[in-house]
Amino acid sequence: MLKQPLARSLQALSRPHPLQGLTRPFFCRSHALSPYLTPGCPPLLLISLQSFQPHTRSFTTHPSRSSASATVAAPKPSYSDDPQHLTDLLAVDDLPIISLDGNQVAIGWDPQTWSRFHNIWLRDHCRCPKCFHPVTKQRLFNTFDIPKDLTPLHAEATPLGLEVTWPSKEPHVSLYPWSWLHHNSYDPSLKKHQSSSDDIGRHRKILWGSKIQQSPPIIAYEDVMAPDNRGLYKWLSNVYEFGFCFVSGVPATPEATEQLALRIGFIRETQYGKFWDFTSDLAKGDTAYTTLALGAHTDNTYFTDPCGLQLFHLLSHTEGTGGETLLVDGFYAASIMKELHPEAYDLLSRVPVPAHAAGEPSELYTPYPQSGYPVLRHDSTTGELIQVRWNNDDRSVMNHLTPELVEKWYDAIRLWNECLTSADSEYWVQLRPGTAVLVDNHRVLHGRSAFNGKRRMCGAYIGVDEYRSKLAVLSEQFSPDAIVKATNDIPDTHVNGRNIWNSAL
Ligand SMILES: C[N+](C)(C)CCCC[C@H](N)C(=O)O
Ligand SMILES: O=C(O)CCC(=O)C(=O)O
Repeated sequence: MLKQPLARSLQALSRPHPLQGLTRPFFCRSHALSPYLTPGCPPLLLISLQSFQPHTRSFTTHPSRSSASATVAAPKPSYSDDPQHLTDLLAVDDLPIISLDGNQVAIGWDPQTWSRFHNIWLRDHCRCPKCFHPVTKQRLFNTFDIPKDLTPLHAEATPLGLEVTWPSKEPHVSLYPWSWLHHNSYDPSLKKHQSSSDDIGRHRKILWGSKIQQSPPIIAYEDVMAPDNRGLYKWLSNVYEFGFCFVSGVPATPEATEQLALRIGFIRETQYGKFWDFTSDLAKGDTAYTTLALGAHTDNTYFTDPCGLQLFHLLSHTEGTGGETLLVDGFYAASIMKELHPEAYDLLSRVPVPAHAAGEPSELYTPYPQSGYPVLRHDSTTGELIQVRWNNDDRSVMNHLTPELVEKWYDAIRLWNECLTSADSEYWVQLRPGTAVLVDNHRVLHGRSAFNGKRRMCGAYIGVDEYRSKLAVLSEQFSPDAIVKATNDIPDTHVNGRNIWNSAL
């Protein structure tokens, strides 16, 4: 027979303990609960057990009138009144402990780790088919119907996740998978590495200098073109990690090169056309269409949103020399700047740089706002460097520097240029017909040496979002995120080829 559990009323903490109102049967011997309840824990809510099955915990909670003690009239639970029972409880079915805590639900992942989720946040993120369109993955529920004082009717820790019943004309049941809650925990954040908020590649970025020439990332054309997409995934994963990747064995034709670009997504058309096939004839009003050397730069600094990728394929170079390709890892150069010249790094991260493309009478491109964007752009949530934007040839008048910043800024870009042009940073490679190179235009700067003779280069731009979308879709297929793996067995989770709990949504 169940011994009367001793419930002690405890003074409320200034900040209620996350496990206040612990909603699970427990036999309140302080040492049994000590891992969870620190002295001064708030009065425990009276819990009337509706049904207690070892593998689920289903409760409806009513605020107790008496906080002195809470008698739990319970059907016989299967746990003995053993001080070890909480650990056993977690161990037996490894379910988190949940606690209704005013306007939040607290989840105890283990005695040291817990999260709190606001009721309004949970309700807003319900992904049942009534609240979240299973095919389009769009919110159907009207966020603004959520009362500010919303509290659950019912909370339950089940093997599938946290199940909450919300009060409404028809009580509404929401399920939140444990892995999804853990991944999206914001109080506190439980993300292991804050360095990258960008999960699409699920890879780390590998910074490199000139020594990359010993083993540059490369993949065979037939692998990239293979319909199973494994090679395409490898190609884009390499670009994510290194900022560039060669493709060998490409037929030296614009048609084959265009098909290669289209494996990633639709081509981004610009004033230079869709798929470009160019030479030094000034067919377009840009020095790329000359024989001049081009210093390390990223393209499209005159666009509000520079293209994400550039594909280059040298189709021919006859009766002349030169025209070597230069690649520089802008993230590597920036890491050196940050280490050696932090003030300059800060200026490059703050001072916007205007730019223009004005070589065609019919076009005059400048970014919006026209003051432009800093050379170095960071993720506002993680502080991580996410974009390098630099083309000193396309830079417009610096007419918004304060007088005291002018010389500092020129000192900063001088140091930046020294980093970019150092022997340690520059990777010179002579492209050949048959080997194309795909470059992350938000990270790797490219350029070329001067040349003479007849030189024909073709390629295309791909938008940054098309690149990231394709890599995200391939990552779903070849390296699904932990949440997708953990939630695959939940009914109605996979709809229209996508898991509704995908961490990108
Ligand atoms: C690539 N393609 C030859 C088409 C155009 C090159 C444009 C280069 C321009 N100065 C920029 O930096 O964006
Ligand atoms: O001609 C080349 O090798 C590269 C030209 C260039 O830098 C560009 O098109 O942005």
